[in-house]
Amino acid sequence: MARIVIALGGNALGKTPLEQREAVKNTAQPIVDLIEDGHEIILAHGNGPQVGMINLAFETAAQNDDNVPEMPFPECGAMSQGYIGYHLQNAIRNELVNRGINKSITSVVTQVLVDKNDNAFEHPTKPVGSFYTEDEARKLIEEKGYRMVEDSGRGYRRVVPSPIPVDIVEKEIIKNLVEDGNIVIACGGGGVPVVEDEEGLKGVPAVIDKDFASEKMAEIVNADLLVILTAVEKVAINFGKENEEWLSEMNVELAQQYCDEGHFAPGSMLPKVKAAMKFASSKEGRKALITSLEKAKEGLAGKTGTLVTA
Ligand SMILES: Nc1ncnc2c1ncn2[C@@H]1O[C@H](COP(=O)(O)OP(=O)(O)O)[C@@H](O)[C@H]1O
Ligand SMILES: NC(=O)OP(=O)(O)O
Repeated sequence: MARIVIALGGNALGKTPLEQREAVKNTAQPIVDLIEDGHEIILAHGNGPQVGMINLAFETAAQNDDNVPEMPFPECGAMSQGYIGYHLQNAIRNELVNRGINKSITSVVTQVLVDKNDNAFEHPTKPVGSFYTEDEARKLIEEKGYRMVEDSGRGYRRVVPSPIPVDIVEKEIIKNLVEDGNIVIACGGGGVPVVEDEEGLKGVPAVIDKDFASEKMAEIVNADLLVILTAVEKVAINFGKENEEWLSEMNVELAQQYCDEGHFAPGSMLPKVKAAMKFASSKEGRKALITSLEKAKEGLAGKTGTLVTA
């Protein structure tokens, strides 16, 4: 039995609320398999597509209807945590009940402290929202002043600042819920980024990388394993090239060499590898696994995925 923090990638969530409600039914299966095998699960999830969609929806509606307010980014992040958490806890609870497993699950709307001087605020890197063609991207830059980048050969996306998580504000509650045997969903979308000023904590317009926030949470709950679930079964070097090579294992030193050689795309695979390296280095015996949702069980059995060790 292991204590496992799982960081769920966007592909587990579909593209629209309706798609998401269906997608999480499939997502629940491998997660409940792990719970059935006796593992303690703490779940985090991405929100890039969803937070971008919510923000754009309000922005577009506000331009056309005076009754609709602009929705600030931290509020959009909190909304995305709420509705993704609701779908996940609903689907996982239904699956637990189906299998006769008596466990409770809840989502914690999580605030994550960031440094107000983090230079990420000057250099937006986090892709959010939908994918666009180059022409559509150019139009969005002109009309809305968005910053757009090409995202891993999949199209153009808006990018926003992505500061490093410093601390998790609700960490004691998360730890207590885990210690009491509950399944916890927390740090959704990397958490709502907050900074501290004279008045207290205040939300800032940014999106924290959920892989980094999950890593922080894995250290805080003293997890044995950080599992990062995404669209690919393994991490590759020379990704997408003729000499592509899928990796089964790498230690931190080799991973650093591959990072330096530029094998992992910033904003997609790079944060996953960096988070895995940080967790594997944080305490003796800790490891991280990067694989796909469908292969989670096989990955934990050591049969697939990319294992990152100290
Ligand atoms: N070196 C690499 N090895 C494997 N996948 C890579 C690599 N570099 C970039 N990728 C891309 O990164 C994607 C995962 O990042 P992303 O889609 O942002 O994650 P998430 O699942 O968290 O939404 C993969 O599906 C793949 O397209
Ligand atoms: N917040 C975040 O990391 O979202 P994605 O995983 O969807 O990029």
